[in-house]
Amino acid sequence: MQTSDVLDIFRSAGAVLEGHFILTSGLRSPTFLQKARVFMHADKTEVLCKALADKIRADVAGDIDYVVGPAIGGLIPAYETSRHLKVPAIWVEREQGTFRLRRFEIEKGARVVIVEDIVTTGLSIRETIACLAELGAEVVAAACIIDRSAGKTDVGVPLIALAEYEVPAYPADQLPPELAAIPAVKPGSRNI
Ligand SMILES: O=P(O)(O)OC[C@H]1O[C@H](OP(=O)(O)OP(=O)(O)O)[C@H](O)[C@@H]1O
Ligand SMILES: O=C(O)c1cc(=O)[nH]c(=O)[nH]1
Ligand SMILES: [Mg+2]
Repeated sequence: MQTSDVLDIFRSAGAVLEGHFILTSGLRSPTFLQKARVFMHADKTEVLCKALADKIRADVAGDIDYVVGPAIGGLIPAYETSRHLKVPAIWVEREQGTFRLRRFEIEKGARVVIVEDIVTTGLSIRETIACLAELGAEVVAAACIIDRSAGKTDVGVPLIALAEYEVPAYPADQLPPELAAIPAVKPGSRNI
């Protein structure tokens, strides 16, 4: 599956939004990929996650014990990707702002692939790795549907992206005038 196929699916779901968005990293962007508008369609989600599972299988040597999704955005793609990989899917969720594995136990040495929806700075994946490392799990790779950094972010483990799509993002104090003129909205769930 090519980047253009992935973007076609996002566009067909009305998931490529234009405006002024506050990202989870605090960066600002004129474009937001509202993945929830894709994941509301099981057929579109299945196509994307089957392709991502194929890529993970091709890239990861050895067994995978769990897929881990960072809530909320990672829940649905992690679950659907795990279905194709035939391994259990569990998730981390924020407790007072920090990702925790609140509902599950994981064995020390368990081999994990993190499955995310979108990567911008890789912050959320690094936070997920920190949580899993503290529990003694081994994160063998991370994967995502779309990498907005187009391969530039380093999460500390191999990052397997179904699509790479570079989108501008700016520090809040360095906004271009056309972006500064639009009221900002924050669609994600961090800090709520
Ligand atoms: O690479 P990063 O800079 O961390 O950005 C990507 C993250 O941002 C979004 O999550 P967000 O915290 O906005 O909440 P959500 O999962 O509820 O959408 C998205 O789901 C990724 O987890
Ligand atoms: O960086 C983010 O927070 C982010 C960007 C994006 O396009 N979509 C998303 O859900 N989160
Ligand atoms: Mg998220």
